[in-house]
Amino acid sequence: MMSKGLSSRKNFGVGGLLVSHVERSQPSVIVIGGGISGIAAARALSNASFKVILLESRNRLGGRVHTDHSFGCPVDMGASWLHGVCNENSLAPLIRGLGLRLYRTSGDNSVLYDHDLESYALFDKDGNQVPQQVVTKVGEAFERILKETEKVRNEHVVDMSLSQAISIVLERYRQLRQEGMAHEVLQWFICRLEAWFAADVDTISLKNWDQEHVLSGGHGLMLQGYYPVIQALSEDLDIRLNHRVKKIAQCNNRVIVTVEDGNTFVADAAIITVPLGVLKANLIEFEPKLPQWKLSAISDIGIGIENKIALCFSNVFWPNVEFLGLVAQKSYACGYFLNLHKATGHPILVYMAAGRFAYDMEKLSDEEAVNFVMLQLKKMIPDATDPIQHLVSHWGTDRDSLGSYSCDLVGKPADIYERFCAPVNNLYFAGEAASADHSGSVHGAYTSGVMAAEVCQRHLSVQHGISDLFQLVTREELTEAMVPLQISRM
Ligand SMILES: Cc1cc2nc3c(=O)[nH]c(=O)nc-3n(C[C@H](O)[C@H](O)[C@H](O)COP(=O)(O)OP(=O)(O)OC[C@H]3O[C@@H](n4cnc5c(N)ncnc54)[C@H](O)[C@@H]3O)c2cc1C
Repeated sequence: MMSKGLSSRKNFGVGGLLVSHVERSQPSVIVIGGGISGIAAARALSNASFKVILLESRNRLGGRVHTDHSFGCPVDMGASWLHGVCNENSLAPLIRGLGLRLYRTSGDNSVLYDHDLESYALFDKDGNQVPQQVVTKVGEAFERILKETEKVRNEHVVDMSLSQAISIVLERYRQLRQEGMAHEVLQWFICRLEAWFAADVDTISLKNWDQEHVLSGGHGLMLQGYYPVIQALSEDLDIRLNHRVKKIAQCNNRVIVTVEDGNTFVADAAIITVPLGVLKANLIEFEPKLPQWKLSAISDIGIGIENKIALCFSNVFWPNVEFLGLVAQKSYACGYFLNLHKATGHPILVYMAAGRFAYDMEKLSDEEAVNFVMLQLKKMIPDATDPIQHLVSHWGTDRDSLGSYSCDLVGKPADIYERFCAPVNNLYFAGEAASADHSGSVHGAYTSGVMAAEVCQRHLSVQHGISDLFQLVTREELTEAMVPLQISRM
């Protein structure tokens, strides 16, 4: 991706001081981070005629939206589902307008969130397929167990982990306990729940785990990948790739941002959209230091890990289901593959690992990880052939993400998201972790970017004495087309 909008660069200045002396009343903003939230913020402010520059550390845009094409077709190594295929989803107008197609993997109220039970073929370690009636029966028991944890929550003032609550329920209702293969299937259900949160069930907060406002319409895979959304939103913005921010200083109502090579950028305000993991690791120095209320929000929001290992084969040797799952004694040892062949026609399986397991997988080399995953696959399908190409993500150790998405840890304070996204003078915060209602999602990150831009615009307009507020015109409004979302299932 090339830097864009060269003509507006003179307004910001590189390698020293900077901003527009010519059009002093035109407010300037530096957006830090070129994921969906940063691009959404930059888009909104640019549409409102603010001077905007976006600094991105990587040599590509999109952040945790990363559509790889090395298999000759789009494969999302980060986000791949639109969670909530409905008009209420903030991304719906954009996706509709771009004509992007979706493949539904679950309807509303799936106990597995983004997958339906019947879309799975589950196997044990000896390659025996679990009968569908066992999957359904354990699925119903799992739903009941989760429902009963609500009672546990109401009985306890102090928060506890979801796994503690499940233990209490199984102690109370012995008939919900599962034995033998059914126990392994239950563990696999827990493994799927852990994937939703990218965290282990013993770290997930009982108080908060199901408090999210899940949008209606089920879950749709983005068949052309998520990147077209990033591409459309970033059109004509002034974007500087390979600009890793090291320091953010506030001085005389100005924000001075220093990047790795020593160059500085100055503007009236900055919108910070780097991942929570990057903020937790103190990879950016703030001057003055961020206040304690902000620092404690950064440290108290959890960050989980989910990784993908995508395998491209020369032929299809697996059953025509949406997911292949391996059951085991413990959720840690369970696993599952998304069958992209069913949705796209390409001979690709994507293995997904979450929580501690994903963390441990990142200690392996890519070859070791692929070998491990192939062992899993061969347990299910003994005559599986080796892949011809592979891709392995490392979201937990990648210094530009340091985690996959945020999660609710046990005992977190109630106002944590409010504090995380609250501005500090001319610094505004956005990103998936700043979304109270839809954290950990692309649409949540997008909305948080637009909202941070709105707050920033309001403050700067007052500071600059602009009485007639510029109208924020978002891309979704520009592309609003009254065509339905294109979703199918085979
Ligand atoms: C494996 C995986 C699967 C997922 N699946 C889904 C899904 O199916 N559906 C869904 O809705 N969501 C999913 N998510 C979550 C979703 O991808 C994120 O919530 C969303 O993309 C985050 O966007 P963001 O803008 O907040 O952060 P990011 O996309 O991480 O953007 C932050 C940007 O900041 C940059 N940056 C970091 N440090 C610096 C620095 N010092 N200076 C300048 N730039 C910096 C980064 O390179 C990055 O581009 C998934 C995530 C992962 C990892």
